[in-house]
Amino acid sequence: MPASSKTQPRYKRVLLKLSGEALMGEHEFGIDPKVLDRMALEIGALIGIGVQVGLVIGGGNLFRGAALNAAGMDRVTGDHMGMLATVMNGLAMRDALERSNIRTRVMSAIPMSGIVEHYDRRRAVRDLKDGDVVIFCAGTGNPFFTTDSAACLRGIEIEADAVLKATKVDGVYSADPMTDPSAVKYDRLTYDEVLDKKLGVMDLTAICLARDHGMPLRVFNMTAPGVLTRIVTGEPEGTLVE
Ligand SMILES: Nc1ncnc2c1ncn2[C@@H]1O[C@H](COP(=O)(O)OP(=O)(O)O)[C@@H](O)[C@H]1O
Ligand SMILES: O=c1ccn([C@@H]2O[C@H](COP(=O)(O)OP(=O)(O)O)[C@@H](O)[C@H]2O)c(=O)[nH]1
Repeated sequence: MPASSKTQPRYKRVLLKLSGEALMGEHEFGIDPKVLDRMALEIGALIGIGVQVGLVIGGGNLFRGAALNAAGMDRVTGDHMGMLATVMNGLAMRDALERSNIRTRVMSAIPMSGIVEHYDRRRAVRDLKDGDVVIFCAGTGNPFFTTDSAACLRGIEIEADAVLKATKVDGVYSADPMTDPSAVKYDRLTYDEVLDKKLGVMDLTAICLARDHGMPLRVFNMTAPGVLTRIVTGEPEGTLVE
């Protein structure tokens, strides 16, 4: 997508976190190719204005360790399945990006020779500098973590300017807006406010990691067209936690 010559990004490098559920679109499970294509268009617009994009994708549209565990499966096995689900989502996202002529690399925290590259921070930074999208899969590579924690971890490692968390709601609210219609949206919060008020939009490990390393987080809804470009050019969107 051609970028306006007036479009001046305030972020040079971002780590975008897409939840697995965001890939489902209207479906109840799996991946909606139309959603992938729309996201590829949004990400392509960022690349077009010179923003470097790292991507962490969740797996909740396929498997979550905690849910499998609740159904009787061993938790670590369930988490391994969840991490493998993020690799499948990463492959699907790469396919959509490459069909949009956006060069893309997929790196996995768990070695998977012949399918994706193994995660290598220095290589990832080189690829980002070359203008490739780098998709970080398999979360942190460890059970009992989430892909939100993986997003903060990778964001800190690659020295992103911000972690952008795309989700179903349009920011952080005083309570879960999916269940409490009286919840009020915040424009800005500190990490400690999120922790003290127990605002459940991201897990505590992820928030603590971001706080300890001063990584700004922006929580926003990905369904509005042009939202990523608005965020990187500094327009108010969603909730900023810093
Ligand atoms: N205080 C809150 N503000 C915003 N969203 C919240 C809050 N508490 C809980 N949530 C929930 O957190 C979800 C965002 O997390 P996300 O990781 O995208 O979903 P999931 O955990 O289902 O994969 C939202 O869809 C929302 O329902
Ligand atoms: O570092 C990680 C990241 C993810 N997971 C597993 O992968 C699943 C999918 O990730 P997540 O729930 O974070 O996906 P999202 O909610 O973003 O779709 C999780 O439920 C965990 O079972 C894990 O074990 N370690």
